[in-house]
Amino acid sequence: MLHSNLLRLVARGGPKRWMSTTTKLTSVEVNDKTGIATLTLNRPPVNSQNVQLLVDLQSSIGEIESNKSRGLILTSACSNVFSAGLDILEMYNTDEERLRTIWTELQNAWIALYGSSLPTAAAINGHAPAGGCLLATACEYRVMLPKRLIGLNETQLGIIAPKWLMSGFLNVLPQRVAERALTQGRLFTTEEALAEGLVDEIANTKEEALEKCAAFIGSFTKVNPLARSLTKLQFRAENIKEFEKIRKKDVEDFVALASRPEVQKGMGIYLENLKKKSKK
Ligand SMILES: CCCCC/C=C\C/C=C\C=C\CC(=O)SCCNC(=O)CCNC(=O)[C@H](O)C(C)(C)COP(=O)(O)OP(=O)(O)OC[C@H]1O[C@@H](n2cnc3c(N)ncnc32)[C@H](O)[C@@H]1OP(=O)(O)O
Repeated sequence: MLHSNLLRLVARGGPKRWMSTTTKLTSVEVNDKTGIATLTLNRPPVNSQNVQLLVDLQSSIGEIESNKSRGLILTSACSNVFSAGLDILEMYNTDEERLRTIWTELQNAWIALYGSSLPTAAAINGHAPAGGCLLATACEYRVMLPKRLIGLNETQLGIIAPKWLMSGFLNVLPQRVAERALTQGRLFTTEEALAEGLVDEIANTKEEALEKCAAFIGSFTKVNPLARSLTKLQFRAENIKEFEKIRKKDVEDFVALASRPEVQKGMGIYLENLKKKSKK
């Protein structure tokens, strides 16, 4: 009781310490009382994942791990979007080297989060399509605001999500639900995601979502951290091993796919439609 009251107080603006951080598109704030770090994605308007955001994310995860925080909560500074996934603008009309860097940094960011030994939770305070869902499902626990969308919509874009990118999704959904959702490129509403197990709880505000994530991380207070992390990593080891085997080839496959003229043309049309929609 005392512990959960403390978490609530702290989530509402109790004593906090800003850590020194050299990154710009992510920030890290460690709560002095709980020792839990909140890692915020801060690339308005939609936290689309460009190379800089992905590199900053890795650096923030490293910072949190080396500062021996008790857990990590991933969230967004944007009001209605957790993350819109990869920055399509950055993949459009570019060269192969840039595409190689984008995909390598996406892989690096995913493995840093998925393979983290810390307890991790996502406070999903907005839409989380594609790469946004990837980051959320790399965490161990998800709390989402109502009436937002989450899922891997790659097939809707005419592209195939590689196995590693599906790993987190497959960890939390029954195979049958995951297969159908992935083949349809389905985006779940928050309420549907809760019903299927893609998210664990719904919260009405970002503060409440942070509080619920902190309570999840707090549930490990009496568990030996080494035993906890080794147990977590045993569950994830097979996916990590498979990923390590194919990661180089996966980059080259992505570069080949994303540089195809018809895929580039598709990206151009997709971007135009996104812009038209945002102007309405
Ligand atoms: C065929 C296209 C893709 C081919 C890629 C090829 C190979 C890649 C292989 C695999 C990659 C997989 C991982 C990915 O993450 S791909 C990215 C997929 N993401 C999406 O489909 C999400 C698109 N965005 C949205 O649906 C909405 O923006 C969202 C629901 C997230 C938020 O809606 P909201 O109404 O709040 O905001 P908007 O007005 O739509 O957007 C504001 C602003 O931001 C621009 N924008 C949105 N998403 C992206 C993005 N992913 N990349 C770049 N820019 C984005 C949008 O165009 C608006 O810009 P502006 O008009 O204000 O200039």
